[in-house]
Amino acid sequence: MKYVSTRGMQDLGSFSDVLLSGLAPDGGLAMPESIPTFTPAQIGAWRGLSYADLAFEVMRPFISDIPEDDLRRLLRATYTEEAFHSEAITPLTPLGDAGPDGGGLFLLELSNGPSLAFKDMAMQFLGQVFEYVLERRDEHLNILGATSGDTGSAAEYAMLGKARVNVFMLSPHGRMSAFQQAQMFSLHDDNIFNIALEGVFDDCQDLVKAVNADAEFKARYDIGAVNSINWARVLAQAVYYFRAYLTLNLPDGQEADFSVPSGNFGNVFAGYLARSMGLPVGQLIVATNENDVLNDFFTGGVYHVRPAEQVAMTSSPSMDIGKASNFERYLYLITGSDAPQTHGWWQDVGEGRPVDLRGTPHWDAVQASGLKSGRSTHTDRLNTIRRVDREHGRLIDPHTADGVLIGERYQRPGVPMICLETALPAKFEETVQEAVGRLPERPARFEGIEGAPKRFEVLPNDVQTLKDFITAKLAGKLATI
Ligand SMILES: Cc1ncc(COP(=O)(O)O)c(C=O)c1O
Ligand SMILES: N[C@@H](CCOP(=O)(O)O)C(=O)O
Repeated sequence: MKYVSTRGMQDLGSFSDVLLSGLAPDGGLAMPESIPTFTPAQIGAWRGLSYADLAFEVMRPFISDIPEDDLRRLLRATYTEEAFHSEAITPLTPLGDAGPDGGGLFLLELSNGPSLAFKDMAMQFLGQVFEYVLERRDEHLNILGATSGDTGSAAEYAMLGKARVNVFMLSPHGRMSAFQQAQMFSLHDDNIFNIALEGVFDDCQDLVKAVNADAEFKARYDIGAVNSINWARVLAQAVYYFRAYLTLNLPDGQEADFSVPSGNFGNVFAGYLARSMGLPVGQLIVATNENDVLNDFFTGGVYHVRPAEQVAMTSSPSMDIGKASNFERYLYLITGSDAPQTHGWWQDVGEGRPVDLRGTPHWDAVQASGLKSGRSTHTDRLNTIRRVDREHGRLIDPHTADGVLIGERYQRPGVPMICLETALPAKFEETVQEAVGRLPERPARFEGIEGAPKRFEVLPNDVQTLKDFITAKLAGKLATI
């Protein structure tokens, strides 16, 4: 399988090339030149496979440059009961009765991995496959990432102690939960560099893109990416949509709906990818918080990014995003892979102009794509956490609550609605306590983590300062070898 850019550049190479490069040289995002599809009967034949073997079936058509035996071995080493604390890896739990019509509400547990958020599902695979590819090529990688709270810890846990990888992780200074900060900043390993940026998540992500746009710097310092701008992230995330669907054991071809708490649009794009591969997904619900640029688009047809100073600080902070990276991949597919059109739109976005699809055939394509949306507020979030706890005896985190609330709104008779659990409540205990008056449980390994010594550096929102920081840290590492 060859990869191309959403902005027109052809031949980005194979899977391993786009894995290491992250962002395409023209600033676009890597996409396979075509999307393989499976029939309902082919998908149905995967019932009963282990998570790792299902991941192999879903991902293999996109990865032609890693021998099949090696890929299967890497996936089996990734998706273990030991790492994800359950044999099912992603258990599917009913919320209430399934109902005689076969519908009902379900929680897809994606957050039982090392960092307690859904990011582990792909990031643990990235840890394995980076090491494999870098060893085969005898190369090193300096990952530059941006996090609003969860990508950072998942990436750092996955890359901890990897000899060929350093991680430089930008986070918005003072905007993550106390637990999220403690998870990242308590890591003192010498391949991890935590940077608290004076700005919001979008500023962090813009800096990542700006550093990647400097081809000379990127090549000299082997800059790579772990955000969902990296194709490998969204590909690995598509697997759990198949897994959830197959766990329901529906007749071949029968639809299921999914509700996805959304910010950077990586998770819901992974669902759209699964749908494009033939998974019978009816509706894909984009659930936002008060930072609702995506809801504005899906309800009104106009995508207008929100400037950093207008991004609100909310109680689902990992979704405090005003500019959704993977939205570019979605619009590219909506146009039938029209790269010049996508490029034009992203030039507009970069210059502060909206993408307005009203009255165009593209808007019809959006409406046929199954994506619908809704937004929720702090009060909605508290009420949903409280109600789900009372009615179903289940504590959920504020992001998952956004997904459950909006998912319920779109439930259809006879069609299961699968709500993605994107983090465990322990990561956001202040809000959970406000909702239910008690603290959520936390795994023993995180007891007292907030008290651990923290190591991070505060930097201004400036690309040259960041490049100087990376250069100095790498020079310092070399000097100590
Ligand atoms: C807990 C949680 N929920 C939801 C999201 C939003 O997911 P995405 O950015 O893939 O839309 C994030 C961040 O990505 C998150 O950390
Ligand atoms: N919510 C994310 C933001 C980055 O998302 P990604 O999926 O593009 O890595 C976070 O927690 O960091």
